[in-house]
Amino acid sequence: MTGFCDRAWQHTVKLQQASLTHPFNEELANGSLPADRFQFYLAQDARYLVGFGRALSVAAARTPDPADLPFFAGAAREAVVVERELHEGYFQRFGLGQTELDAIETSPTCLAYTSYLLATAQTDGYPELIAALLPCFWVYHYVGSSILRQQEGNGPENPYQAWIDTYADEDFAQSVDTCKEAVDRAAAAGDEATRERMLDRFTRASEYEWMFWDSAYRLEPWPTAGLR
Ligand SMILES: Cc1ncc(CN)c(N)n1
Repeated sequence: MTGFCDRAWQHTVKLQQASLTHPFNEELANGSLPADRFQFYLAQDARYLVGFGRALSVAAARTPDPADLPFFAGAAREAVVVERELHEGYFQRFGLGQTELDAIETSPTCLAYTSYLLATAQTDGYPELIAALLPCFWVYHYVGSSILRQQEGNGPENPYQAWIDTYADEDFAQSVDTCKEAVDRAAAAGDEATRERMLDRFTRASEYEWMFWDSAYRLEPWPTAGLR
């Protein structure tokens, strides 16, 4: 029988494909992505990861199955420590200090996605919350591992190789599988209305993943910036 996760991926397959073929990821894959767009992405992502880590901590606190607690608590740590280390490497490479980072305003899309996860953590049930968190793992591994496969050994020249390798990594794949198992169990334990809400949260978060890359590619400003 098809599990919830397979159904959710099928439901969003056009979106997932669009993330992979977005110019941000195509240019990241061949190394031609302009540095200012990647720097903008990193500045946004550093802020996103704090919210993501907080939402994961809520999932750890609320899971009905204590066996899942170490996964969500560990993933929160990974987001704010390990992924942060990846960012630090790039900040040094680009000579980006705190002053330069502070000068990049949090984008509308970054604020919307982060707020969405935090609102889901506070106001939704546990099944809906982990369904919203799953694309943050799965979409990144899908993009990272697809790019690595396409590279056919041409990788190390690419300035974005560390990013690609992080998300294509086997440890990251393991996190995707653990999160999918937790989501499938929560879906199986819930009723049809719960599964519909889970599908909605999974889809919305997948949309935000696409929008996050798109907003970095456009160096997304606040349309109201000139009115301040
Ligand atoms: C926007 C976003 N989504 C997911 C990931 C992977 N944790 C990330 N670093 N940034």
